[in-house]
Amino acid sequence: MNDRRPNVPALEVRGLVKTFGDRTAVDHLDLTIARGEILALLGPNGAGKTTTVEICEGFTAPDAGTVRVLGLDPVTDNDALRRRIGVMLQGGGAYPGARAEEMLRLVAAYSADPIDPDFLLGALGLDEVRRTPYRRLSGGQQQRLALACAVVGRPELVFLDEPTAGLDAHARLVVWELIDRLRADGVTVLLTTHLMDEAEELADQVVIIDHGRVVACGTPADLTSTGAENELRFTAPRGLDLTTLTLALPEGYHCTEPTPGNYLVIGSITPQVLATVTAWCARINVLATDLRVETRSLEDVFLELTGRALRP
Ligand SMILES: Nc1ncnc2c1ncn2[C@@H]1O[C@H](COP(=O)(O)OP(=O)(O)OP(=O)(O)O)[C@@H](O)[C@H]1O
Repeated sequence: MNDRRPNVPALEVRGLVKTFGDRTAVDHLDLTIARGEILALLGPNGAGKTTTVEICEGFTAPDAGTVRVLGLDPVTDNDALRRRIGVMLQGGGAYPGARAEEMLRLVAAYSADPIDPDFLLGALGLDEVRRTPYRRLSGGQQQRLALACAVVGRPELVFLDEPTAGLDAHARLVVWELIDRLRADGVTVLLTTHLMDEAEELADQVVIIDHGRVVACGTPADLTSTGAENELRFTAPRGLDLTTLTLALPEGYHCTEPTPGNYLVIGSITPQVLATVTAWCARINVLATDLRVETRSLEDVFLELTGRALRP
């Protein structure tokens, strides 16, 4: 069945399990990506990201569970799906001797309505190497060319496994811009990353996985604010009596002076709480400086959930 109904999710994974020997790489994983959404699968090394993506791409068969990609089975309906999904292959596929531009045009030729290869080469900063054989490109250039090949056929859904791994800061931004354009064109994207800023910047939905299981999911804002203890920091003369500030604030707020002259208020920092703190300063005739409200990052969330850092 070739299901293009907009209410059919672009990707639906239910109870996915994959083991390698006695190692469980993916452990009853559920994922849903709506059409046009960008989902980031975030997790540390070995969390099961690549295995999940390879199953969705139809390269690896699952041990249990169901996967539907654009309503189709990625293994049995592989031929029908190939034209509708984009996959970033590493290693140049079958043509390592081909020049960058030739490779991209070759892939574009399989599509009825490809994106202009010249546009993609320019957008991904590959203009200068269009005549360079694939094997002589730098790692970052090969990666950007792989991305160009993945999207040139105007796929409905693109799988990007660590699309910016090993890229320098400029090349990362170039890739982020391209992913933003895909979003604007209504393309659905599943990307894996272990970079929090990448997930926060690009994703509509973030799914944090660890040991092959979902440990949290939501929008980046949901994940960094759910149950969050935001904090307010400010600098003022040392040794202030914080009892009156604690009394002025609603119940549950915690005020401390972790180092002399540096103050910390822990709790949900609403505009009213901020006003209470500054009013308290005014009442005791103290000028608070360096006042700042800080929120948790996805890294903090991950650490709380798993006790492990995202980076190796
Ligand atoms: N072909 C395989 N044979 C044996 N074990 C495998 C195989 N592929 C993956 N694994 C194991 O499955 C687990 C999940 O690996 P996977 O590559 O999916 O994680 P990942 O989240 O993509 O990690 P990374 O960020 O390092 O790429 C790891 O413990 C890995 O060693």
